[in-house]
Amino acid sequence: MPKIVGLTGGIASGKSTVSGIWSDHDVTIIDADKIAREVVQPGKPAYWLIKRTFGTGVLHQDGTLNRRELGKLVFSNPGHRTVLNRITHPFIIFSMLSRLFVAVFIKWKTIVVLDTPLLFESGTLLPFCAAIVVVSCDPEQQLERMLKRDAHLGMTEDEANRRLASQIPLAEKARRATYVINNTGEMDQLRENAVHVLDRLKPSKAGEFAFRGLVLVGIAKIVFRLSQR
Ligand SMILES: CC(C)(COP(=O)(O)OP(=O)(O)OC[C@H]1O[C@@H](n2cnc3c(N)ncnc32)[C@H](O)[C@@H]1O)[C@@H](O)C(=O)NCCC(=O)NCCS
Ligand SMILES: Nc1ncnc2c1ncn2[C@@H]1O[C@H](COP(=O)(O)OP(=O)(O)OP(=O)(O)O)[C@@H](O)[C@H]1O
Repeated sequence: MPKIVGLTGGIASGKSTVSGIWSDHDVTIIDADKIAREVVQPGKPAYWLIKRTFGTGVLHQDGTLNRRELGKLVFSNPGHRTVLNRITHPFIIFSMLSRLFVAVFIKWKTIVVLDTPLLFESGTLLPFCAAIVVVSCDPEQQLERMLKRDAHLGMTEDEANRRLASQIPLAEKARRATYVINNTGEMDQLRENAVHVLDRLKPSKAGEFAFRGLVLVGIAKIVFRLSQR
């Protein structure tokens, strides 16, 4: 049957890099961070709830969300973070599940990946995942890579450390994973490790045909019953 895979890790541990590598191998990626940006566009319900809750101080002059200001607020105050999660997560999850349905039942994709940084923290999508893959590296590497990547945003070491502290430690996530992709080395090594794990995730051809056969038989039964009315 098509395989639904949860891809997670810690902040800046390399999830997006791995999903980029996998999407070159015809894998469908449903990216929670990308969807999280879509659901807070001006005019969307989550946008209005954020504006009403946190005020215009978290908006730019043109009305769009000031992610830096909101980030500073929620990563220095767990209460505010919980409130933001309660506002945004239902919309993010609804959008991810709709896309998952289309990928599995309409596009007939063999592997669908839920790229979700907070897979363990939130827990909602865990029951959908046949396998969980954690991209792992050392906390020092997370910090260093985050500071380098977000230097243009003026991210300070203090802010970066607060973001790290807001998540379940990577080592704990790795313990709960079905597969761990080690990202403590160079990019080439990460590419090799990511492809190796992808090979192990591929469902068998027999299982895939059996699943599709069962779905087709189910549809045929429904059509037959409807035609008897
Ligand atoms: C606070 C916000 C505005 C900061 O935006 P910013 O552009 O600086 O960061 P971005 O969204 O690119 O997230 C970067 C990483 O931060 C981490 N992160 C984001 N939100 C959270 C959170 N609520 N709790 C813990 N870590 C988080 C994730 O590892 C994510 O990959 C934004 O992250 C947000 O709206 N978060 C709430 C929605 C959410 O939980 N998103 C994560 C995907 S479900
Ligand atoms: N093995 C590596 N060596 C050097 N840099 C790396 C390596 N892997 C990833 N990076 C870099 O580290 C940064 C973080 O990687 P990436 O964006 O893939 O992480 P992420 O887990 O998706 O982060 P986030 O949770 O913040 O979205 C990126 O700039 C990426 O290019």
